Amino acid sequence: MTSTDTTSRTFSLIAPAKLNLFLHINSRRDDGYHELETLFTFLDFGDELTFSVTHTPSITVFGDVADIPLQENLIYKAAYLLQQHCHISQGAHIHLVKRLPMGGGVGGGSSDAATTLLALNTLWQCHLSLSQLTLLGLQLGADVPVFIQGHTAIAHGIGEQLSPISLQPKWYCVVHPGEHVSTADIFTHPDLKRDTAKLEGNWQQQELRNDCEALVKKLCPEVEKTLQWLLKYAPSKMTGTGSCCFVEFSTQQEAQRVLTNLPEKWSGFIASSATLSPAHTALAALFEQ
Ligand SMILES: C[C@](O)(CO)[C@H](O)COP(=O)(O)OP(=O)(O)OC[C@H]1O[C@@H](n2ccc(N)nc2=O)[C@H](O)[C@@H]1O
Ligand SMILES: Nc1ncnc2c1ncn2[C@@H]1O[C@H](COP(=O)(O)OP(=O)(O)OP(=O)(O)O)[C@@H](O)[C@H]1O
Repeated sequence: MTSTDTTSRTFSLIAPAKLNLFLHINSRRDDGYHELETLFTFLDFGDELTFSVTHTPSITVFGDVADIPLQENLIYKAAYLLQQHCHISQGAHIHLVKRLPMGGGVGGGSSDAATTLLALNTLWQCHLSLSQLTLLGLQLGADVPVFIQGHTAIAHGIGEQLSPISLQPKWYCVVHPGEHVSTADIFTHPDLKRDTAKLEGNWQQQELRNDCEALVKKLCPEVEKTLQWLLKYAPSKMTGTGSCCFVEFSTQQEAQRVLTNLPEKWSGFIASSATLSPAHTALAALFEQ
């Protein structure tokens, strides 16, 4: 999955998906952002990014860039932010293979941005610490810090205060109901439940849910249908602000059975969870050679 050519300073990394195993919204802040508590885990499945350093300062992003204008692509934004911050005179060619559904709640854009910061910090020899990269990443989105820190974590604040934890690895079948959900639309909706009490004591002994789920089910009937269909196999949940839904298993076979039976109108994938982000694991392996 990962390749390198350190002599010409080119390498590929997987920008992994995340799942929110629960997502509680506690309050809305004056700046419009929400205080939340969520459990992030990484999946061993994601977009593939290939980075090459150039001797001129231009930054190009090519491949599966859909119709996102270059300067709005989170990959470009991340590269440009780092280049400016560290006064780098080199540039980069970045190739994207997009596997994660956009607006699917699996954090594809945020993961691409974080992976770009991690990769170019190395290739451009910026020598920023993970804490410094995290602060830069937060300027790009509330979900970017967890991908930079790279550890399964419970998040507080707007998603940037991270307490790392370890979980047993599981297998997931993740289903995309074919609908794109705008995160901003959900967070600004008057009907969003935003008054869940903060967790106290051991979170594993408490009732956990995704506070966005009821609203998204109401707005997107296909999400409701997907959650219902998945219930035949296991308790189903939605990730982030949707639209992807998932079920959890102990074995790959169980997850594969759901994917095999998936109605044609929906798409999906199976993946195992990883306590450490696969991007971090791969980056460490590349530079231990
Ligand atoms: C819902 C989650 O996916 C859970 O992982 C994330 O918190 C969303 O993170 P993200 O997509 O990186 O979010 P951003 O790009 O920073 O913000 C998108 C929009 O979501 C809203 N937003 C996001 C995070 C948060 N804690 N409160 C919010 O109200 C803001 O209105 C913002 O306009
Ligand atoms: N490289 C990128 N990959 C995906 N989306 C991008 C990218 N760059 C910019 N975007 C924009 O960001 C929006 C959100 O994308 P993303 O796939 O991260 O959503 P999401 O999975 O719902 O994220 P989250 O769970 O963090 O809210 C897209 O609709 C798209 O317009």
